[in-house]
Amino acid sequence: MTQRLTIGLTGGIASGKSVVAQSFERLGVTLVDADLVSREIVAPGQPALAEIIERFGPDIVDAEGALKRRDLRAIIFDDDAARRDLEAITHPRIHAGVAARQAAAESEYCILVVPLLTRSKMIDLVDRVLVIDAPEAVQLERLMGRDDIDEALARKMIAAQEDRAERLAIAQDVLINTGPRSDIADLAAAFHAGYQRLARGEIADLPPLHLPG
Ligand SMILES: CC(C)(COP(=O)(O)OP(=O)(O)OC[C@H]1O[C@@H](n2cnc3c(N)ncnc32)[C@H](O)[C@@H]1O)[C@@H](O)C(=O)NCCC(=O)NCCS
Ligand SMILES: Nc1ncnc2c1ncn2[C@@H]1O[C@H](COP(=O)(O)OP(=O)(O)OP(=O)(O)O)[C@@H](O)[C@H]1O
Repeated sequence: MTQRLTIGLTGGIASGKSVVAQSFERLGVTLVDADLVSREIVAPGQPALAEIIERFGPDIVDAEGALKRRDLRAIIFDDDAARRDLEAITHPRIHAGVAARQAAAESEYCILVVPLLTRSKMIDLVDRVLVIDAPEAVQLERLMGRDDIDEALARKMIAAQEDRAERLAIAQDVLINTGPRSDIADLAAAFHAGYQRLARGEIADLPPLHLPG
């Protein structure tokens, strides 16, 4: 076990990770969000941004020197080699940033929210995995609605991720997020009760939880 019980919360794009994570946060759990760290490490002046400009050209930043995220999104989800190059620049730095925040967490246990838990190697940082699960058709609908992108790009983004079977294979716990949004707080509270008992040492192990059952 890591120093503090750490749950890796993962799931495909637009499965609902952020929404579920917010419910845990309201219960007092410290969250470390890999997507937020990934934005910080490419801020103007950061070495990762210089490497991205070297790889993708000067047009990848705007007049203020900020990364054009939408442009880079279109490039990397259309070109696997470009995506791998970007990940080689960003993943080690995201890993380090997430680990530093994890070390500073003060709640009974903490949650790392990471879209690509295996590929980014952040699986090394967690004791237990909670997958937010939704079928691809639901991901597609939510992604297109949230990000205002066309179906072709949405499908490429889903295809560029670890697939659903791979995610479920590393999960102890699964929250099936196909029901109404109003169910999420109660579902998160049920996982939280188990994680608290584990963090407090009241139980040595927690059987896998799949909810709603
Ligand atoms: C390509 C970038 C600039 C697009 O930025 P944008 O603001 O449009 O999206 P955002 O960062 O909020 O990511 C949205 C979602 O896309 C998915 N995603 C992001 N990067 C990747 C990737 N390399 N492979 C597959 N899916 C990804 C995740 O589900 C993520 O939650 C950005 O996602 C990025 O820098 N990606 C590389 C870093 C990375 O792999 N991040 C994932 C965290 S481990
Ligand atoms: N149970 C639900 N019912 C309806 N809409 C939902 C539900 N859960 C999440 N959503 C919506 O689906 C979209 C995706 O959710 P969210 O942003 O939490 O996904 P995510 O897994 O964090 O995505 P990403 O991988 O891009 O970070 C959002 O618009 C969110 O409001």
